[in-house]
Amino acid sequence: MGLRVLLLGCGRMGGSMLAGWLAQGLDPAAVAVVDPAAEVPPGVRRITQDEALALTPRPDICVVAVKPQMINSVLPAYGPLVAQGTVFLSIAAGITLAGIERMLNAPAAVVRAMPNTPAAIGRGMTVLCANPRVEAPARAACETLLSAVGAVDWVDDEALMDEVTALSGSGPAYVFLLVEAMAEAGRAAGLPPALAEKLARQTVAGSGALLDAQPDEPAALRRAVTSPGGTTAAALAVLMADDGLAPLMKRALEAAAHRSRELAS
Ligand SMILES: NC(=O)C1=CN([C@@H]2O[C@H](COP(=O)(O)OP(=O)(O)OC[C@H]3O[C@@H](n4cnc5c(N)ncnc54)[C@H](O)[C@@H]3O)[C@@H](O)[C@H]2O)C=CC1
Ligand SMILES: O=C(O)[C@@H]1CCC=N1
Repeated sequence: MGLRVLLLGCGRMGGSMLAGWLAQGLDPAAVAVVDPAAEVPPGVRRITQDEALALTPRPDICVVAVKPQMINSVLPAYGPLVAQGTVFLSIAAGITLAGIERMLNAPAAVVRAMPNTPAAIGRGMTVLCANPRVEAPARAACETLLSAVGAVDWVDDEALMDEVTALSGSGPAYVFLLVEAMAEAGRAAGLPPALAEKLARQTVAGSGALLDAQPDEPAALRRAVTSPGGTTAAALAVLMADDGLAPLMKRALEAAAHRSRELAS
């Protein structure tokens, strides 16, 4: 990775991405971090906003990983980097390409990306979307940065980023909630709490690994568990009822996408 990167915000997601870049061979000296609070890995410079604006050579990519609620107060100061050719790559939920250009007050090349927390172990899923000012080499560079922490895909239609955020961005939380709910149901049925937690955790982790290891459709893997007239079929009759998991998940994703659209304003 022969890129020079400026990272704004080195919290959960910024820190995960930074760890991934370094693991993929990015020279620590080629990264600079602006974050008033976070620790940075050895060899990586933590600098101030003023130092970031005076960096030489200038950063190729400025990765924006601050909270959406504060991006409006952070980004305007970095507008001068646009004229120097720095491309902006934002992972802020809900914040649009046009919104970022507005905050920078300059005709910036902007990529909007939505990763997720499995990026912390290189197993993330990121979807990217670029504005027309982003040229092929910058597009490839952004893809390289996010590929360092997992799988990537692109959408042309930015409107889909709200749905992407609802599915894969927030999705890990739904899976962890599933573990919590399974453990709670096991406890309520009389299993010792520690055993219920272990069974729920290992079942979800093992099923995820199985899904990853086999090319089969999830429905085929589900059917492989389900003996006709057996215990799983009895449970699935509840989960797949008209008021079961599918309509609930649809409502959850709609709520997340709605919130993503709200964050834009
Ligand atoms: N947590 C998640 O699952 C995901 C989060 N995102 C997006 O990533 C962004 C960051 O989220 P997290 O990493 O979860 O938050 P976080 O709170 O862990 O990290 C934000 C970081 O920004 C730093 N910061 C505060 N003021 C700053 C400033 N003026 N300049 C530079 N840095 C500053 C904070 O000290 C903190 O380390 C958000 O925009 C969020 O929408 C995207 C995908 C998934
Ligand atoms: O909850 C949020 O707003 C962020 C974006 C996707 C996951 N976490």
